[in-house]
Amino acid sequence: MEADAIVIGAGLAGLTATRELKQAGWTVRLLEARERVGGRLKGYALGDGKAVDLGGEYFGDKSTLIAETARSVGVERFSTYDDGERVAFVNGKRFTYGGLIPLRLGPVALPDFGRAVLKIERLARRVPPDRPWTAPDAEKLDSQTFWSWCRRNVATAPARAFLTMAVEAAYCAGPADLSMLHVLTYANASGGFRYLLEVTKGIQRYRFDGGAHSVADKLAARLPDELRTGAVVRGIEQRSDSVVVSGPGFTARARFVVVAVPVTLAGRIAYTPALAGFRDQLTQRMPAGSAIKCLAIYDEPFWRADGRSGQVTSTDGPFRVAFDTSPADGSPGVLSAFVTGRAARTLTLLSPAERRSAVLDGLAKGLGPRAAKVVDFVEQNWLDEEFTRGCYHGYATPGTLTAHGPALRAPIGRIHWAGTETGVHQLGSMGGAIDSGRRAARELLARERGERPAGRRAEELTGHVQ
Ligand SMILES: Cc1cc2nc3c(=O)[nH]c(=O)nc-3n(C[C@H](O)[C@H](O)[C@H](O)COP(=O)(O)OP(=O)(O)OC[C@H]3O[C@@H](n4cnc5c(N)ncnc54)[C@H](O)[C@@H]3O)c2cc1C
Repeated sequence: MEADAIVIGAGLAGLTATRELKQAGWTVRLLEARERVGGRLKGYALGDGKAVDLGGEYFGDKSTLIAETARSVGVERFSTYDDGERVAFVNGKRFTYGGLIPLRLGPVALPDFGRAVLKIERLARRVPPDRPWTAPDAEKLDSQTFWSWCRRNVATAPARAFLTMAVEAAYCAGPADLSMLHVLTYANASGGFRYLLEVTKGIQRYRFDGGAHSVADKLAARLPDELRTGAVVRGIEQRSDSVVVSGPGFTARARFVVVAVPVTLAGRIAYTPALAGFRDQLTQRMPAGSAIKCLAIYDEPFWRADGRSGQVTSTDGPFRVAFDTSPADGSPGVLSAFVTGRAARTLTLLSPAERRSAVLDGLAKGLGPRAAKVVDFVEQNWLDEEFTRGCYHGYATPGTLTAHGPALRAPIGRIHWAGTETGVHQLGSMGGAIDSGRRAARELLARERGERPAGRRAEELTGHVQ
């Protein structure tokens, strides 16, 4: 046998699983399709040793796993810049404000928004992130989209627009795409719905000095014998005593395999024997969100001197939200515009020049004409990435969690599943990836001790024994 385990995908999930198994004395091969590690974490070098993130970036006080992992490899954090006024465009009207929502939204819309957030918060608390299908009213919640829920529960147009904008920015999907049960699961796993939307008081409180991708780079640097990049896995064959993993130019054999790639991409690998339909159907129902992250780079963060935080939100503009993502010392000035959900689907059809002009125009409307005068503009279209195919995470469409949720983590024969979508703590985020990698490693180590894997196996759930 070549190795005890093969791990597919060197994002945070696969890197974590590999690290844990190696520490337990296992021999591991970590196969990564790209020529870099980090997956949905990717950096952009600004010069002078500084870098910013084109992928995952923020974390909060409740994000204990990513904080702990970063500490273990010596990556420091700093506070997100969040001083000064914010700008919002709601159904074409411009507001400046502090806090979560513009107070001038109106005397009826404001309490309407507040009530809706409270309602979602209460519902989310009742959804266990590890088994959302067991939540009270799970089927009812899973048969609604976020949009249909809003139509029943949010009375005013501005409150509805602001709420769906916030969800589109946080989940990268249109409100009509998302199962309400998924919205609640993700919110509860993240630390709460309001927490998910907040900056300083929420999940966007901190960033990593040198970028979040440097956590992945440093984890990988400790796995030189395990990691192989440029290894695109196309097939997984289960045999009675082993599993054979193959791709162009390589074949590897081990006792077990951990598939640590996004759910949709896991469904594109060819399995022999074919995967139980129950699991394959899950991979057809958890599409990746849609996001293009754009960096507008300036000599300095000029908006700070104007008393602005740099945050611009828009219910109908080219991006849903933009933040000040300058390095810790504020030089150079960087704004990150998140083109997400329906906006991403529209803007992906434009040429890069048209996209740049649309995004800069949106920033200039929010922060003044200086915002259009960039020294550099960089975009990362995650929809186009062959080994990601969208982000921030794979979301559940209506009916998926109640019908196929148990297949998310259930091992199939010698195949175990990781990846942020299978995490529990902060699923969908960096923390979820780490949580899933640790859990997958624990499952393998438990099998070694002769224990049954935690949770039920897919073949038991389906009666389909492989
Ligand atoms: C724009 C953006 C913003 C985000 N913002 C945040 C944020 O602020 N905070 C936060 O916590 N999270 C954020 N996220 C989400 C976070 O980045 C992800 O949840 C996390 O990085 C996922 O890690 P993973 O290991 O599960 O998957 P991935 O990072 O996707 O890793 C999977 C790996 O598998 C590889 N792979 C795929 N197919 C194959 C194959 N066939 N063979 C071999 N290898 C393969 C890929 O190349 C990749 O390296 C964001 C993501 C994006 C893209």
